[in-house]
Amino acid sequence: MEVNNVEHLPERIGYITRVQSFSACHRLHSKALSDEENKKVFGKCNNPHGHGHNYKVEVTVRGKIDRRTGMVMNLTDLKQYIEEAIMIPLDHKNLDKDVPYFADVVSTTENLAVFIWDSLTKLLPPNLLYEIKVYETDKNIVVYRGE
Ligand SMILES: Nc1nc2c(c(=O)[nH]1)N=C([C@H](O)[C@H](O)COP(=O)(O)OP(=O)(O)OP(=O)(O)O)CN2
Ligand SMILES: [Zn+2]
Repeated sequence: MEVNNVEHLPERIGYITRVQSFSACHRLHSKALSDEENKKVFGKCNNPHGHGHNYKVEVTVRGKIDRRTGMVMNLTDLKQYIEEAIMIPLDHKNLDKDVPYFADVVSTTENLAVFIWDSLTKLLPPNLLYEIKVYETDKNIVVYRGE
């Protein structure tokens, strides 16, 4: 069968996003602060027994739209990377106790976004990951771009 030449088509850059939700509990507590300071800084979120969230994460990759496949990357592959980097380590977990990364790192949404960024960059082809957006609640949203 004849294969079309598509090299004459202009090069385009695209952004694709996949959304994933997961549930986890945590407590905001810094080992770099005294108990009194922790209470003052984190308030109700420092409650020793923790609290839970239904997190939503938007993973965006940026890259050339392949002229032959029409894709920046296959979303089915991205889904698999998200399963490995987000769902397996974080879903239905106590972030502070079940995820070694948060043993000494405060489980804020900022640090959660950094953790997800670092985990995904280990799996994705180089220079594709563009942005991680984490919704801790409908009102509390963090964006991280690897800076
Ligand atoms: N910079 C950050 N500040 C706070 C974070 C964070 O991750 N980064 N996290 C929290 C708490 O985890 C807390 O769970 C937030 O909950 P809450 O204030 O109840 O959430 P809402 O603002 O959406 O709730 P409403 O009471 O309905 O406004 C705190 N700070
Ligand atoms: Zn919280």
